[in-house]
Amino acid sequence: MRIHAVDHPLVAHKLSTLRDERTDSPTFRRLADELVTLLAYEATRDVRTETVDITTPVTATTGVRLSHPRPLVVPILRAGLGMLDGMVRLLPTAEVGFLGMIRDEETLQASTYANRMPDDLSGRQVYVLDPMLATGGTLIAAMHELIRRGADDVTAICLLAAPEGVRMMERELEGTPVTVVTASIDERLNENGYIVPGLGDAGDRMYGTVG
Ligand SMILES: O=P(O)(O)OC[C@H]1O[C@H](OP(=O)(O)OP(=O)(O)O)[C@H](O)[C@@H]1O
Ligand SMILES: O=c1cc[nH]c(=O)[nH]1
Ligand SMILES: [Mg+2]
Repeated sequence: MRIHAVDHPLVAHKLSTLRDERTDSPTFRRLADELVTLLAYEATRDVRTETVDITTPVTATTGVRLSHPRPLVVPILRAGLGMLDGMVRLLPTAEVGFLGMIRDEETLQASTYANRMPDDLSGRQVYVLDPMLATGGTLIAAMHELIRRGADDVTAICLLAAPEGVRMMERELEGTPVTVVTASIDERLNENGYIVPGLGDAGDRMYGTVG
């Protein structure tokens, strides 16, 4: 398992506005969308391509296109859904699967309430979208499920990560083909399992509801 924190002034600028408690839901959704595009640029650095012949108005040459099997993008509902549009804009040929997961706010244990993904993921590159890596419980469970189905290259794109969750992932996913790309590794988790300084509850801020 590898972790990569993207160090870029545009990412830091957008993230600061996203964190601000005064940022309303429409602006939060727009910023999350813009941030995923910037993070995806880094996260797709190793996306598999194949060579194609093309002809420009000037000459014949070779180019590349995304190769088969197509990459799979998996947003983790709810909050990950706010990152889907930005991701498929960059990877328009990707297939999309869905995982619905919820963290019990008392025990901080993650459970899965929806699962709609191809059974066989052998040879597939998978991009998992979830804005928050807090204790890591949600992403670890998602990664185990994807690897069990045969995925051989999984990259999670998170807006924020807590050092506790990163350490837990490194321990639980040692030796697996998993990469995490994030805009920031924050200071810590608080006693309620929230990332500090963080941005609060990503799902609630995105959709304006409590849950
Ligand atoms: O690393 P963890 O400690 O597991 O926490 C992270 C998870 O918590 C949030 O989801 P939440 O359970 O609030 O669901 P929601 O997206 O529907 O709001 C967040 O979107 C992550 O999926
Ligand atoms: O800070 C946190 C932790 C988990 N989930 C969130 O939405 N925010
Ligand atoms: Mg939530």
